[in-house]
Amino acid sequence: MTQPNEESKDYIKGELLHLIFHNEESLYTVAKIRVNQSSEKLEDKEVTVVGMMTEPEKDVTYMFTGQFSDHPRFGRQYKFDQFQKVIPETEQGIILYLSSDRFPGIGKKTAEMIVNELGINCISVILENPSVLESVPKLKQEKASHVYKTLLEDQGIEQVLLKLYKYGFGIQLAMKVYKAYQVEALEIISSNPYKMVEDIEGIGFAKADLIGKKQGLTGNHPDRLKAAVLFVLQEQSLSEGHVFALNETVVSEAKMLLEKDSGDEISPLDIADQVIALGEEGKIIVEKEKMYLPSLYFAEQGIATNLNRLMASKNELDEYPESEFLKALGEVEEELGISYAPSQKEGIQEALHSPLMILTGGPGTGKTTVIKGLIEVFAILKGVSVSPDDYKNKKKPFPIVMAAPTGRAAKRMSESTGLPSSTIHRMLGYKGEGNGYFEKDEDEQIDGDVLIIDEMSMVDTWLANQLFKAVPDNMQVIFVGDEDQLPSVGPGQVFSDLLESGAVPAVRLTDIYRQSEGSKIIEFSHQIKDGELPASVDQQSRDLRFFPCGPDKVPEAVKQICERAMTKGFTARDIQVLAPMYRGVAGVENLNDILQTLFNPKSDQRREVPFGNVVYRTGDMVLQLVNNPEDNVFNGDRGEIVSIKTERETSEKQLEIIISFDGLEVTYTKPDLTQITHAYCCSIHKSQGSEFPIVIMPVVKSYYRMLRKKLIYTGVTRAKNFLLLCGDWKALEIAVESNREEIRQTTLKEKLINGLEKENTNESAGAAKD
Ligand SMILES: Nc1ncnc2c1ncn2[C@@H]1O[C@H](COP(=O)(O)OP(=O)(O)OP(=O)(O)O)[C@@H](O)[C@H]1O
Repeated sequence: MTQPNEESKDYIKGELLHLIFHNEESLYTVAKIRVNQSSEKLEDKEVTVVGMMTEPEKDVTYMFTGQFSDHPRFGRQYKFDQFQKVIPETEQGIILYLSSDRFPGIGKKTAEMIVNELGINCISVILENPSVLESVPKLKQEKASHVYKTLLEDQGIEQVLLKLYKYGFGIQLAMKVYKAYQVEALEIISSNPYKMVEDIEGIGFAKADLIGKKQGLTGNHPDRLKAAVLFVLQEQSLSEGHVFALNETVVSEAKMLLEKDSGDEISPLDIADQVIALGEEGKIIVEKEKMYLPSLYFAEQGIATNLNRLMASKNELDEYPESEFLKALGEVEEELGISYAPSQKEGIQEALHSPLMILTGGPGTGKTTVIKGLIEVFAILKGVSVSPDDYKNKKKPFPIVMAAPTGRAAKRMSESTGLPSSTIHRMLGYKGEGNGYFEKDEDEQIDGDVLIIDEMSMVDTWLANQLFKAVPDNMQVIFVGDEDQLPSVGPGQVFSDLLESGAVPAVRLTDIYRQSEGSKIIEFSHQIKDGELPASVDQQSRDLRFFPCGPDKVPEAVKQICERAMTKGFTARDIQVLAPMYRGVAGVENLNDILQTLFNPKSDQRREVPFGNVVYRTGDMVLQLVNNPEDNVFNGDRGEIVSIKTERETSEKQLEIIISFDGLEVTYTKPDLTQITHAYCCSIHKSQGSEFPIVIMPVVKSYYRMLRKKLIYTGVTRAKNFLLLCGDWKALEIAVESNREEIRQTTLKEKLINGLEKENTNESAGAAKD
């Protein structure tokens, strides 16, 4: 890629007249410019330019390289792939630039005075020696230093961007680099471009190596080797979900990466030397044959330490005689009108006796029923109220704290128990986006007597560590989950490690209770889990159907199933289509397109906002993609666009999109739309923790990489009333029979078992002494 210059084939140069749209996150920009120079003769000098741009400013002259194209809706536009601010050369241009919004407080008169005093080369003169500004009459010191700083900044961004363009970086990544290093950017990039692999999300080894190569950092240069090692380890954790990687794997993958396209032969011993160096610098942790990112290593250790601390607090728990427990349970059974099965009884009793407890079981096995019973029995035995109203205006906190990893799972918990519940992030006082922080930790722990965490299988190693830290000694914790579901999206498999370690008492519920007449969904879920798929689906079943079709016919089949549901009065709110992949005809993106047209077609009555490749419309179902604790909206929450207000209709004079999340209305501006996507169809991973009245799930062989039992089981168990499958039965068989389950490398189980052994040794030593 070349930097824009007038010899480039296609360029236009002109002053920015009007900014039509600019998203600070994605940098997507639409602007009107008045062209004063261009590679081809233009009839109309006012041109709409579209592309990615940092901080576009009115009245500033830019040069764009790209091409004209005809947009079906917006007409002729210039699509640029590079832009460059043109530092003005004419007197008029310099005055316009210095009096633009970029230099607040500098009006046209002052700008004229600067040029009069310092001449036409004033910009380079100021950059060379800012004290020359002192000679400009009436220019206060504060404003003068602001002028210098802004000029420096513009130069900084310009230089970094130009250099990165040369290296083939897109504007978005180039801007990230600038944001991370500011004025030091060029120095860091030229001395050690590989540092970007560590510091900047989205810059992988290959990108950094491209720059490194131009800098002459080839072959087995230590910085290059270190970057490759770190990159492989990051990939192993963030993409594959491992907590550690074997040294051997990292070294051999790093070797492949380093040798790829370079013709170099890199010795594994040289890589191993850099592994040691990285360990000494604290950037990785190496323990025998395993290598960890420090944050994951310490998170596992934190979980194990806090788990031991909590298990050791059992002496402080109240003990209840069996007879008292049975009496209380009897009262609860009478009140709820059920009789608890032995394993369910054991669940309640264990939860009362142990500081930590795991309750696991598939759908309909009575997990919620056990939780309800536990809360009631707890209230009787402790002689406390579990009615939130009784705690209003009182200092004492509500004794039962309930939380789940997603907003929808938390809401379900609240609905089934009638008690308050929140997301784990909210309970822990999470603040900010991305690299935010938690208010609750070892110094400020959670208040309450009993903590119940639902959907524990979705909690990753980092969040589990934060959670365990924040639990006080005297609090009893019950982890509820389904061990057969997918592991967390983030690294680790905390729930199954806890279960398999035996460090926490666990009660497994296996008998199915929820099975009304003719219902097949739950039975089918258990058949999938047990690897015993029936030969076909009983087409007489009220709530489970299979519609055979080829992969290309999936969109049509899904559409027809939805149309049929619509004729029966169901709406998009009741239906969730689940697909395991994003791309392709049967992928999430294409299905969302088709379903939006079906459920919420274009209409004069519905306002629209175009955004990237999609259009958001009033009435659209949308899915939140990131945690937004300020507005109490979390990753995975489903909402509906209830209104779109134009710039003229809002006090802030910017477009507003109002989304209702089960009645909670949140306002989004246009840049915030990067936080959402259409929700008609979503991935199975994104659906974890939610249930829907109707689930439609295509399963075809083209999803091959994704044909895994846990994934299919997780999808199927999202259906509450109807499960409608389409595709190829054979693909379903492949998934259910496959033992290609993801194996995550973690050491939590080992750390927990070691902790247990240590405790047992201490106990027996103590007993021997006694
Ligand atoms: N011992 C029991 N006797 C009679 N009915 C029971 C018993 N245990 C549970 N049930 C009933 O079975 C149904 C499913 O129970 P519950 O909702 O507690 O299961 P769950 O494991 O939480 O299911 P899911 O994960 O699907 O929400 C409920 O209608 C519940 O009343």
